[in-house]
Order: sequence, then C-alpha cells, then structure tokens
Amino acid sequence: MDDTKTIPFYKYQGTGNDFILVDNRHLQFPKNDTKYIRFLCDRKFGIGADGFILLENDKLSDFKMVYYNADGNQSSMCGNGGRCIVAFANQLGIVKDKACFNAIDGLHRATIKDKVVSLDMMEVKEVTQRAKAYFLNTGSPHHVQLVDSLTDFNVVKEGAKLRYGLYGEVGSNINFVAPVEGNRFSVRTYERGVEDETLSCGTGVTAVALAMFHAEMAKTNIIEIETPGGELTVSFDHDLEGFKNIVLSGPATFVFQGEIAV
Ligand SMILES: N[C@@H](CCC[C@H](N)C(=O)O)C(=O)O
Repeated sequence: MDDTKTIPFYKYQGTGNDFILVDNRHLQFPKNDTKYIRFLCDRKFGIGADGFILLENDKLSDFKMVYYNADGNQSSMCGNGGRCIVAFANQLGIVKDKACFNAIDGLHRATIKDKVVSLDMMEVKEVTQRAKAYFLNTGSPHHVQLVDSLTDFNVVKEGAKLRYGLYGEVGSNINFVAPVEGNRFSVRTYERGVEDETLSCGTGVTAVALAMFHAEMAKTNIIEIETPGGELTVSFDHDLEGFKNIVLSGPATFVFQGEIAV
C-alpha cells in the first residue's frame, strides 16, 4: 500500500508573478527542505513558479506569510506574493474583504475589491542615488535603473551583471524603467533568487514608483506601472521623513490547485 501523505497546493499569479501557496496552519509542510521547494518551483520537473508561500497561524494578525524564492531559500518581502496570499486567505475563508497579516518586514494591511488586492507596504525612509540609478528597500532590496527603451533590452544579461557585480553575494533585485507618459512608467525586473526576469515584481514596481517621485520624474503620488505581466498602481504620501501610506494595487488570481507529497 502507498502511504505517501499529500496536502493541497494552490497556484496563484499577480500580474504574471506566479506562486505556489500552501495552507500550513497545521505545520505539515517540511519548511526547511530547500531542495523540495526548489523542485516544486521548477518549471520543467515540478509545478513551476517564481516563488513558494506558506500561510501559517499568527498571534498578532489574521495569518503569517512565509516566503521562499524559486531557488528554495526563504527571502525578504514579496509584494505580489503578499497580494496573492490575501486572495488565498479569502478563498480559504480566513478573511473577507479586509486582512492584516504578518510578514518578514512586519504587519501588512490589505483590502480586496472586485478581484483587485491593495496591499499596504512598509515605510521607506531613504532612496540612495548612484548616477542614473537609485537603490531603496521596499521590503526587498531594489536597484532602479533608467533606460531609454525596454524593447529588445536584455534584462537577464544586464540584470545579472548588476545583481552580482554591484551588490555581491547578498545581491539585489534589478529593475529597468522607461517613462511612458506623465505618471506612467514601463518596468522590467530581474529577480534575485529566481535569477531570471519575472513578468512583474511588486516590491520592484513600488521601488520604481518611489524612485521616480524622488527623481521628480513623476509629479503626483499615484503612479501607474506597466509590466510584461500587467498593470499595477502605487500610491503613497511623502514628507521630510520619507514615504508612508504606500499602497500597491492590482489583480491577484487563482489559477489551479492540486496535491503535493509531504
Ligand atoms: N516577486 C517579489 C519579490 C520577491 C523577493 C525577491 N526575489 C528577493 O529575494 O528580494 C515581489 O513581488 O515583490
């Protein structure tokens, strides 16, 4: 008799940034098994995803989010993953149209309206400038580099060069941004831990919006971002202390579900 134990997984995507989500409130998933998480995220041998997310119980909020990159390692905050886990918690009946959850960078509040999940991001105090580029931490580290055009731009080659060359082993996510018009920008991102271009990165587009405002290239506090996977909106307040009330909004969509061995 086959006594392999299985638990359900759920696949979600937020503007094409895709994740495997598991309800781990009963702590059944082997959360330190880096090789297994990497295998599940593998697009050829596993389910395929940019990241893996566990939903767990939390004393302070509705639930806890534990985020892993596709390489199987736990990492810093994921904005699109944060929006997807809110839609997942709604599907599980844990939250209705409002949520508060704990993540590696602290508590996040979120709302769901017409399938759009709006997520409060952590405050950002500092934007560092380096020539035509900016560096800031929006829950994850982000390099924001202006380019003339993103068409035919080699994001993987240029992204890997900066990720390893400028930021060493710890690295950074690398965003390339081109102005579209007014407060609208086009963004493509090389993600650390995926070591590839992803179709969108939530903490990345948040970093781009704040950097463009800091650079006075955006004049209002509501910024629209086009990514290869869809559109996101970032709004915020800004004063002498930095950026606060930062909200990242966009769709978060259930794709399919199945069973994995544990
Ligand atoms: N896709 C994410 C960012 C995930 C974390 C990142 N790869 C890192 O390790 O810094 C997002 O939507 O924010």
